[in-house]
Amino acid sequence: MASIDLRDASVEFKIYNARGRSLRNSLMQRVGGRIEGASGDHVCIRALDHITLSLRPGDRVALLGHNGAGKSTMLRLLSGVYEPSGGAADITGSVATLLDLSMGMDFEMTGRQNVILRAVFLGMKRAEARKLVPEIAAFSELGDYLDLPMRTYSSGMVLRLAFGVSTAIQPDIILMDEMISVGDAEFAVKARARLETMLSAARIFVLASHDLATLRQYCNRAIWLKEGRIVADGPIEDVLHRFEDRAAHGDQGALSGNVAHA
Ligand SMILES: Nc1ncnc2c1ncn2[C@@H]1O[C@H](COP(=O)(O)OP(=O)(O)OP(=O)(O)O)[C@@H](O)[C@H]1O
Repeated sequence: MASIDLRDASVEFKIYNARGRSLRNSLMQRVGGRIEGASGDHVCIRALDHITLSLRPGDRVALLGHNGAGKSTMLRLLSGVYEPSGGAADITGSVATLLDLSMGMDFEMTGRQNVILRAVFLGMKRAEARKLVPEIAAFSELGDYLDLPMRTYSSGMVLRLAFGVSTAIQPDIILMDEMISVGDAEFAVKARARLETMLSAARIFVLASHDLATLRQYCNRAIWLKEGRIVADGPIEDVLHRFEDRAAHGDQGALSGNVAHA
């Protein structure tokens, strides 16, 4: 079973070093979340504001909205990385967040050791984790490099390995910030095929992106966020039509910044 339920969930950030008048004033005028106001020593940004939604198996959800609308914060809330500051978030099922692929890798350790470390971190027993190595080694095409410390890898080699590990274990729920593309042209084709296999086997998939064509290609439902609130939630074409229509009629909040006043 895989499901996510948010009930009246909010996420707030308190910024304590915004004491300077000019910094506070400039924060008030930027695109982004809802500035809830400023008390003596801090400014409070409500990045998500009383969100209620349910995600169920079969949902392929596009998250859209202008810069600072709350998409990344939503992904972190859906993954359980953030606890709601108000309301509730119930997440059932294994979750993979394909956000920063090489996060947690130790560059003093070999590629092989890092594969095992990551798999164990994701909940596998060490013996099971070891069994993953040959497949990931073949996919990443790193050859003997797999037994050298990762600090000796090029950035492309790091990404090949990190991507290979991140896509080796099938989760119930996948959360992604923009569609991942790794490696040179030839490897990118292979990586895309592996990613698409993983996405289609996931029960729930959420993709935040500004690329509407990509959202149309992979999603069947869309949630449009603006200043941390849901403007629309429904079938992808319905929501994207409204979004494009608002942008065409000059609603700067649809495609670009939206000034939030305290
Ligand atoms: N760690 C943080 N500390 C303080 N404020 C934050 C933090 N993370 C996000 N915010 C604020 O929360 C709001 C939502 O940010 P978020 O990164 O979720 O937006 P986004 O829709 O992903 O934007 P983008 O399209 O630019 O990536 C913004 O006002 C941002 O400044």
